[in-house]
Formats: sequence, structure tokens, C-alpha cells
Amino acid sequence: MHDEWTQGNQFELLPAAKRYVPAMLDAIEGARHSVLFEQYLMESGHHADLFIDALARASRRGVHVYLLLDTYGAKGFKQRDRDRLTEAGATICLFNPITPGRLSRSLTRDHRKMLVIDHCMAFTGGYCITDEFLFNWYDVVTKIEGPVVEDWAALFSQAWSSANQRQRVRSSPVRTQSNVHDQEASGAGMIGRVAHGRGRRYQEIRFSLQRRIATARECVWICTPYFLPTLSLRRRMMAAARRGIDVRLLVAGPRHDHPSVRYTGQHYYRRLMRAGVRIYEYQPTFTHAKFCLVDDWSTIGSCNFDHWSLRWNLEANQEVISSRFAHDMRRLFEDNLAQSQEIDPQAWAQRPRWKACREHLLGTANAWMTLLR
Ligand SMILES: O=P(O)(O)OC[C@H](O)CO
Repeated sequence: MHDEWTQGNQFELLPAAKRYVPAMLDAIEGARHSVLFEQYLMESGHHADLFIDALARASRRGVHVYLLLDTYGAKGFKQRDRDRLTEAGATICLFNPITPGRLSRSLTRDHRKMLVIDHCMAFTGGYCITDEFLFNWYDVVTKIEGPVVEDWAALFSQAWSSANQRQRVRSSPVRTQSNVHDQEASGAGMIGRVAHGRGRRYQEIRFSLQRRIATARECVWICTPYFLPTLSLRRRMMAAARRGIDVRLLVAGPRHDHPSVRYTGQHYYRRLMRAGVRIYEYQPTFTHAKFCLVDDWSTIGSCNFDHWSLRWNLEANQEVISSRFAHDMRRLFEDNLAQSQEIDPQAWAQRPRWKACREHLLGTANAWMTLLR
């Protein structure tokens, strides 16, 4: 079950849409039994069309296709596109319809991004299905094979059941035979687990990262587009840097899709850098990727490690313990860092006063709004 470690897995990093989109589409084309597709943000457009066409084709050749979409995130996914899928035989379920007058309940969103093929291959990462992701933004996905794929499927089924209790969609995701046991028996491959989060009720992704940082021996490298960290995460990053660990933070730079989020995150730069954390802002485009490396432990998935992810959302990340995968992750980081601008602490201290005021105001407002420590 998810949150438990399994052996005998294979993980492959697929940086940039030109790598992960064809890989996911090929996997859908090759599906024989089932496709489980869970996504937060899905908007009609060219990117969505690629997936709709592949999913509809799969459905027409008898593959069971299930889409679990977040109601809020899918508001730009047009009815005619939904019809194309359902007319081909796919089943769509919307997670947590907005309930007027029930703000707290409505804030819970399904932020996960996953694709599971025939219970033997899965994909997760930060990607969403909008044209920005295809043409302009940078993201990273991991392809997953091995026993841990069953845990991704189980997580999907759980969310599907809970969403359907409210909507009474009759069919349920099928289970099919997979090759996981062969792979497990072979003993080859990497150790991995699915870590998930359900708002404040269950925060394993958050605590897992914090535990790893607290016991790091060499490096703590974190990449997130929306750096709105909890106090506990900041404290652990600073403590690690103070005891000589190589702590680096890679965040989105000037091409941010929500500039105010960037300025809010900058509120924390001075203290982090004073503790020894090195901060980089990605330059070529907006990076929406979410992955971390702590020694030989890695995590990649939907979680932004921000208040929103931790307080309200359903999240899911792939965690891996493997020196081979850590090597790949390190190379990915190094490639991204080479395209980033490192913040110079002295130059930062001399930035215009109005910028510091802007960060302070936004940072204070954020702290008051979230009240999550
Ligand atoms: O919530 P995320 O991390 O999937 O990001 C979604 C887009 O940034 C919305 O602007």
C-alpha cells in the first residue's frame, strides 16, 4: 500500500515537455487494459487534444479509461472535449464540486498529477494539461515501473471511490494482471514508495522531507515553483546549512506565472542565505517543476511544499532511495542550476528599499492568511 517502500522498481526522469509528453502519449497508445488519469489542471487546447485523442483511441479499442479531474482545475476543460471522451467510452469523475456556502470544504482540491497504464507503468511530476506546459513552461516527470505502480493505482482508486460516493458514478477502476511480481522476484531495480498528503489530515510528504533534511549528511537540494514554505521547513533548511550541509533552493525566476508568489517567497531569502542556504532563480522560462534531493533520497511529484499543498490539497509524490537515481537527479539539478541566477547575498542586501517592503508586506500577509506553522 502507498507510503510503504517496495523494491525492484525502475524510475526514469523525463525533463521538459518534449520528453514527458511523447512518453505519456506512447504509454496510452500501448495500453491494453486500463488507463487511470488524475489531474488537477486541465484546459482545452492543443495539449489537451493530444491526450483526448490518445485516451479516446484507447477507449475505443476496449481499454478501460478513467479520468479523475479536479472540479476547479478543470473549469477550463470544455464540455465538448469532455463529450469526446465519454462518447468514446471513457469515464470522467470530477473531484469535490464547489459547494456554495462551504468554503472550507471547497478549498480541498485534488492537486495530484498521475497517469497509470495497465497497473504496470505510471507517470508523475508537476505537469498539468494546459498549452503553457506544452509550449512555454518547464517541468519534470518521472516514469515509474515495478511494484510501486500498484500503490499509485490504489491511491487513484481511493480518491475515485471517495469522489464517486458523492457523485454516484457507477463503474470503478479495474484491476488487471501486471508483471510486478516478476520484477519483485528478480530483486533488480530501485526502492521507492508513494508518499501522499491529504491537507492537514495527513501530511506524510511534508514530514518525510523534514525527516530527511534533519538527518542529511551531504546535500539538501529543493526545487519548487511556489516557495511559500512552512516555518518548520525553513528551520530545518537553515539548521542543515549551519551544520555544513550543502543546502540549495531552486525557484522560479522573473518569468513567474504568479509574480506576487515570487515576491512573497523572496521574503525568506535573507535569513536563509545568512544561514548558508544558496538560492537560485531559474531564468529561461517559468519552471513549474517540484523535486528534491537529499543525499541518495529523492522525491518528485505534485507537492509544492507550500501552505496550499500542505493545508488543503490531495498530493502525491514518488520517493526513491537509490544512488543511481540520485545521480540522475543531481545531474538534472546541475543542468537547471546552470540556467539559473544565484542570488548574491551582498547584492540582495542592497536591493531597492521598495522591493524589501513589498516582500515584507506580502510575506506578512501570507503568514497571517495561512497560520500554518
Ligand atoms: O498548482 P500547480 O502547482 O499545479 O500549478 C498550477 C498553475 O501554476 C496555475 O497557475
